This record gives sequence, C-alpha cells and structure tokens, in this order.
Amino acid sequence: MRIRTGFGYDVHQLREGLPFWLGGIQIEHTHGALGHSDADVLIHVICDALLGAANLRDIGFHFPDTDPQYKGIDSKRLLAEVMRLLRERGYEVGNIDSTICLERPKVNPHIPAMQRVLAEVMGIPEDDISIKATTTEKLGFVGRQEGVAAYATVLIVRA
Ligand SMILES: Nc1ccn([C@@H]2O[C@H](COP(=O)(O)O)[C@@H](O)[C@H]2O)c(=O)n1
Ligand SMILES: C[C@@]1(CO)OP(=O)(O)OP(=O)(O)OC[C@H]1O
Repeated sequence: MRIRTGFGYDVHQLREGLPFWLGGIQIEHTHGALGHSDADVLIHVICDALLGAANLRDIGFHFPDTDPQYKGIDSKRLLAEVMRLLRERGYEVGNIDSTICLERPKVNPHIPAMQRVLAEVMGIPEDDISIKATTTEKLGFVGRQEGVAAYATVLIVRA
C-alpha cells in the first residue's frame, strides 16, 4: 500500500455583514469571510492538502479566482471535484486533521455538524475528519478579528 501525506494553509479576510461559511456550514456571526468563492477556509485547506498529497498542484490551479464560473461557488462543490480527481487516480483518504485559527466566535459547538457535512461530501467516515480550533490570544490578524486562517494535514492511500 502507498501512503502519502499532504498539507494545506489558507487565509481569508473577515468583513462585516458577509455570510460566514466554515466547514461546509453557515455560522452565525457579525462578520463573514471574503473571497471569490464562498470563502470557506476550512474546505480550502482540506482541498489543498488532498491535492498536495496527490501532487496535483493546488485549489487555485484547478479553480482559478479569475474564472467567473467560481464566483460565489459553494466550496463543497470544489471539495467533491477534488475527491473525484483523487479517486480517478486510485487514491482514498486515510484521515484528515485540521485547525481553524479564529478569535470569535467559538467553533467547538459547530464541529459535529461540520464533520457530518464534510463526511457526506467526501464519502468518508466522520471519524476520519478531525477539526480543531484556536484563537491566537488576540495577536496578529486573527487576534484583531481581521481574518480567519486554517491548516490541514491529510494522509491518502493507494492500494
Ligand atoms: N474560535 C475558537 C477558538 C478556540 N476554540 C476552543 O477554545 C479552546 C481554547 O482556545 P485558545 O485559543 O485559548 O487555545 C481551543 O482549544 C478550542 O477548543 C473554539 O472553539 N473556537
Ligand atoms: C477557491 C477560489 C475559487 O475561485 O477562490 P477564493 O474564495 O478566493 O479562495 P482562495 O483560497 O483565495 O483561492 C482559491 C480560488 O481558486
């Protein structure tokens, strides 16, 4: 069995009044993330980690932010396409670990719902998707609530 690892990192600005999409669900908050797509930073890092593990470049390579067809797109559709690309090459997901860096609001209460939605989109067990959160103790752009960042690592396997 061939095991490969991948890593993803992404940042989006937070702006007042925008919907806040995170981990495939909409979070109630005064601010939301700004992007060409729905700006779901957790899904973007999972996509990048999966693409990196398979040496398939990155999310912006497959879904350019200059292409009007991706304007406002639901990132779950991008994740579904990334899974299709992986499976086409014989890969399956081993597990995912991720961290969201966000000062407010608390992410913990939403994590089970995110796991459910992402597991459904990816066609893998919820138990293979770990989602964690941290503030940055009021330091930096996350601490000033100007942005949200996320990191993800994945293992993929090919028989
Ligand atoms: N947006 C966030 C940030 C953190 N959490 C949870 O709170 C714990 C403590 O956060 P620290 O930044 O002080 O380490 C953290 O371990 C998370 O469990 C959260 O739910 N949402
Ligand atoms: C997801 C894409 C899709 O247009 O748009 P953004 O929401 O701007 O996200 P980002 O992570 O900055 O770049 C990747 C883009 O391709």
